[in-house]
Amino acid sequence: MHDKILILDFGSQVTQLIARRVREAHVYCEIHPNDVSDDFIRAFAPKGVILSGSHASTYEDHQLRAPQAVWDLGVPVLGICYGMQTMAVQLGGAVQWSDHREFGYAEVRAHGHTKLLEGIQDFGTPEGHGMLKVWMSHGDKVTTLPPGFKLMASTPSCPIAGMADEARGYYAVQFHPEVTHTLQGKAMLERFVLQVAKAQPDWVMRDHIAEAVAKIREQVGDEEVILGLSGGVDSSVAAALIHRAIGDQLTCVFVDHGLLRLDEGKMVMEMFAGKLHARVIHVDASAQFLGQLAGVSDPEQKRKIIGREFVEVFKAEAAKLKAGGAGHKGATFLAQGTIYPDVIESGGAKTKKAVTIKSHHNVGGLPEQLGLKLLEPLRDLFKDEVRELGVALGLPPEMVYRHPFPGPGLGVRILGEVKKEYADLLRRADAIFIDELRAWKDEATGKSWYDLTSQAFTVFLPVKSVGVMGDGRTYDYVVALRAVQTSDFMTADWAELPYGLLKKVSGRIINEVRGINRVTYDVSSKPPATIEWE
Ligand SMILES: Nc1ncnc2c1ncn2[C@@H]1O[C@H](COP(=O)(O)OP(=O)(O)OP(=O)(O)O)[C@@H](O)[C@H]1O
Ligand SMILES: O=c1[nH]c(=O)c2[nH+]cn([C@@H]3O[C@H](COP(=O)(O)O)[C@@H](O)[C@H]3O)c2[nH]1
Ligand SMILES: NC(=O)CC[C@H](N)C(=O)O
Ligand SMILES: [Mg+2]
Repeated sequence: MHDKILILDFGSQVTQLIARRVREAHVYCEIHPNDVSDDFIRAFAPKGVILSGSHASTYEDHQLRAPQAVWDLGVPVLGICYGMQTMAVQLGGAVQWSDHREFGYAEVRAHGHTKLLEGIQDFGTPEGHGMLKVWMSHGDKVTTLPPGFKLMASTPSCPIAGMADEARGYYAVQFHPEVTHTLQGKAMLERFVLQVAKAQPDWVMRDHIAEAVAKIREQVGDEEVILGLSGGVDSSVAAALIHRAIGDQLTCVFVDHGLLRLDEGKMVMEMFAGKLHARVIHVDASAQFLGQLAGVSDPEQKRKIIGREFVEVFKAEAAKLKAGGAGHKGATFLAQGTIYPDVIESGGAKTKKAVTIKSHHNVGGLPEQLGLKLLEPLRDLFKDEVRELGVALGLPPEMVYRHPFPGPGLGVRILGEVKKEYADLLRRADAIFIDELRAWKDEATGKSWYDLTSQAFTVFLPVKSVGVMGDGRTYDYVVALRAVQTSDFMTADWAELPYGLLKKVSGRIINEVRGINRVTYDVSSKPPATIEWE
């Protein structure tokens, strides 16, 4: 049993990042909706509780509160933004609307001495005050401290930007320590879980393998499992882990939906034959997927169709396994490389408080009568933890450090209706972009631009523009290059690729891919854009 931190989600878009920072401190934590029952909280038995931010206001939404059990447990509590505001209101302080909203960078002065902020600062003022560089996103503010609390931090426009009742282990900040823009945020969260809540930092990947293997064996018994293998990081690591647990009871199914990248199918099959020793079946379902997608241009509808067809393929393969004999009883489990962010973003953990931006194909979209039990051993892990696990399982670095590729594939990178003709053009353009990213080395670091970016790809725009080639007129399609840098895929900056690299890529695409005569570079950050275009 690990020491656990409970994160109560009030609907902030960045709640996930709180969990990441806590995990980085090697403490196990889970996110649950703010309205879980008192019994649930008592049974969870956290060493500490963190209350997230929210789009709501305490004086408008009187239901959005931390359950009473949080205050009755006698464990430390950290309130963040709305979490601070509800802590104030619930414990006898006050919150008011303010016409001075703070959004973005702010400098906060740390007051007095508290376990949370003591000795951490980004710079000192001439008067000797410790100052912190933080990220703020609020309109409301705490105007009266609850009894027992002292002032911990302030800004000129937000006099109570932090408060603490150290006797009870209650701390709260108006800014967001979970985002990297708050420079000392990680240190603050680490202090809260290790020093204030005194949780054991025993969440270590190496130990996790043995735990996970035992759990899979217990769950599966002597039944058979099929796993959706994409060749991406998550499903590859899931396959390696499950194979270690149950060996030949696992069959991997790699689905070619006609929306894969150039030579992806061949590459994945070779990589797995050589490295994984698990059985992999290659299913060509491209006609089925492209047929179902014909005439559909709405992004959410496209995603739903792709999710549905994936399930159809998995069900058919599970049944075939049974008919195939050779000692097979037929699979009763479907394994997927679902990771924690997929679960949270699709509301699969019933933390559905935030609005849906896009439906991920592998969560939420699964039908009620799947007819197969789900096996998702990475469901509690973040991407970087999955990579760490992959390395610990002995997977090759080129597999573990691949850029992620979304399950719906080129389906969300061809805007509007998907056509085979578009997919073929996009595949070739994208392969050139990725080739050049791998080849182009950054002088300062010696790393390739593939390794310096978190995700890069090409997007097909179904519009035509005029060009001139070889003295002739062209009227052809446009593609956009997209390359981003991010650590968590929740926020992302567009990568400042060298002009020389962009020039080479655009020259090659226009010259080598007949049908495309214009290349653009996407310079939008997330937010307000997203990484994929659909
Ligand atoms: N072409 C495919 N064939 C079979 N299963 C797939 C395919 N694409 C996606 N899946 C399933 O959907 C899950 C989610 O896809 P997702 O892209 O999030 O993960 P991944 O491909 O394993 O890793 P990465 O995020 O690095 O691309 C996968 O783990 C896998 O189980
Ligand atoms: O497996 C997946 N199934 C999906 O349906 C899906 N949609 C987006 N993504 C990936 O998620 C990350 C964030 O993407 P967005 O900024 O576009 O939401 C990026 O890494 C995207 O590639 C998906 N992955
Ligand atoms: N990010 C937040 O938690 C904001 C809380 C509240 N909605 C405010 O505007 O102050
Ligand atoms: Mg993928």
